[in-house]
Amino acid sequence: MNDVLRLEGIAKTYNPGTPGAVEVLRGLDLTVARGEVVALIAPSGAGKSTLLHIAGLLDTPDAGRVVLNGRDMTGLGDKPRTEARRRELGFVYQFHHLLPEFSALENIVLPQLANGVAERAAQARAAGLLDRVGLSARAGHRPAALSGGEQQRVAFCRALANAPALLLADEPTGNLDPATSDRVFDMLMALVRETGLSALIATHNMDLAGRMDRVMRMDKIVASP
Ligand SMILES: Nc1ncnc2c1ncn2[C@@H]1O[C@H](COP(=O)(O)OP(=O)(O)OP(=O)(O)O)[C@@H](O)[C@H]1O
Repeated sequence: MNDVLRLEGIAKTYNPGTPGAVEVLRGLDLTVARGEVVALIAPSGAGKSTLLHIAGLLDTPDAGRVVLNGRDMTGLGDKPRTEARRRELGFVYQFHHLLPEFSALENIVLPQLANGVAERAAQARAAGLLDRVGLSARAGHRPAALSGGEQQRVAFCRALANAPALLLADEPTGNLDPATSDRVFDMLMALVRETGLSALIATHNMDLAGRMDRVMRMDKIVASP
């Protein structure tokens, strides 16, 4: 079992059977091998977010299988899916989504406490991750007191807090200016490589995509006549 994620024959239509039906995914196959970083490149509206939601167990496909770490997640109930999401997946979005009333450190501690990690251990891991991205001096700052690049670095640490098997990222540096995006992306890649994490990273930036192991291109479905 060398694939962390396997999507097989995924189909998704929004509002099926209505005049507003939108067929987004049809027969989509995708794998991410252990330790592999895959770039997902798609034109706007091709269904990249839909795909990441399905891979992230936040949405279910109409057809096909989602296999995470060798376990078929298709058809499982909310509870095991939520559990798998918390333990096996890390998420990073274009916007940091950090909790504004908590410090950088606390934002990385809280998801660990939710997974039953003891507070001291959670704090030590959070501090180690912040150190790794050069933010030890900012550990006590709230998100509003951090720059955009710093916020995103904290968001990476949070995504890695519970040592997931797979990182799912949607334009993780899309909100940053090109120079900052470049630097912050390098940090993310270094973290991913160091931890042997697998990742599926959607981006419009071909330069960033070129630094990943493989590029997966998605095209817009052309509706059948
Ligand atoms: N809940 C929904 N109901 C109906 N249509 C939807 C829904 N969510 C997305 N869509 C449609 O599905 C298509 C794919 O959406 P999705 O957000 O997955 O695209 P995307 O590739 O992530 O786009 P972008 O790069 O612009 O964010 C779009 O045409 C969108 O309008």
